[in-house]
Amino acid sequence: MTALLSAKGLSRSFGGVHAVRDMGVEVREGSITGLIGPNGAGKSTLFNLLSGVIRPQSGTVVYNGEDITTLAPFRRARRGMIRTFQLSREFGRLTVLENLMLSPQMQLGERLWPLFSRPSAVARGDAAVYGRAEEVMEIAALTPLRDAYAADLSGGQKKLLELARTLMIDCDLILLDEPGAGVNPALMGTLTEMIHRLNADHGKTFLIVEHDMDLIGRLCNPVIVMTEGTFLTQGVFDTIRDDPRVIEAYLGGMVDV
Ligand SMILES: Nc1ncnc2c1ncn2[C@@H]1O[C@H](COP(=O)(O)OP(=O)(O)OP(=O)(O)O)[C@@H](O)[C@H]1O
Repeated sequence: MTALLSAKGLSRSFGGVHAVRDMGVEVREGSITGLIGPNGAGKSTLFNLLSGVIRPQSGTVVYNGEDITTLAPFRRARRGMIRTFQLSREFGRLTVLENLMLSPQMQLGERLWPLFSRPSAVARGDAAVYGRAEEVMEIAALTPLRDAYAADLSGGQKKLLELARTLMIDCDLILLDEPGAGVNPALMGTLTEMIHRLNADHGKTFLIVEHDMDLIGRLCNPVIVMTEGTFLTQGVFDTIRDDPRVIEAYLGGMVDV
C-alpha cells in the first residue's frame, strides 16, 4: 500500500519549547494508523501541523502526492483530508440534522452567513445535502437524534456527531483527535464499530490520536509512538506495548501503556 499522507522533518517550537522536532510520519492508504505518546509528547502539535491549523518551521507534508505544507485546512478538506477536534465543535442551538447540513460549508471554507440570515435555507437545504445527511445519520446511529439540539447530546453522542460531520464531504483521510475522550463505555463500542466500518466498508483511511489503549489496540495498525516531540518507534500494537523504550517513555510520566 502507498502512503496517502507523509510528512518529513517537521519541526515546530513555541518560545523555547520544541513541541515537534524533526518528526516523520506515514499514513498508508486504507490503514487505521494510531498515534500515541505520553502527555506533552507533541501529538496535538503534530496533528495541527498535518491538518494545517499551524505551519511548521521546517519540514514538508505531502498528501496524495501533492505538497500541502502551506495549504489552509479548508483547502486540505477540498482535497479529501478532514480532521476532528479533541473538543467537539458542534453548534449547540442547531439540531443534529442542521449541524450535518452546515458541515460541508464549514469544512470547505464557504461563507456561513447566508445560512444564518436565511434559516429556512438550512431547514429546506439542498436536496443532495439533505440526502447525504440522512445517509450519514444512519451510518453514525444518529437517526433517532436527528431533531435533538446538539447542546443536549451526551459527550459520546457529540463525538459521534463530530465524526459524522466529516462524512458530509467526500473525504479519503480522516484525522481523529482523541475520539474516545469523554465517551461512556456503551457509546465507545458504537464509535469503535463506526470507525471500523468506515474503514472496511467505505474505504476511509484514519490517523487517530488517542490515550485509550483499548481503542488503539482494537482498531489501529500500525501504531506510531512519539516522545519528546519526535518519532520513537512504530509497529503492531502488541509489539509496541511490550517495547521497553515505549514503557520507559510512558513510565517517565508514571502511566501504564
Ligand atoms: N501553543 C503553544 N504554546 C506554548 N507551548 C505549547 C503550545 N502548544 C503546545 N505546547 C507545548 O508543546 C509540548 C507538546 O504539546 P502537545 O499538546 O502537542 O502534546 P500532546 O502529546 O498532544 O499532549 P497531550 O497528550 O497531553 O494532549 C508541550 O510541552 C506543550 O506544553
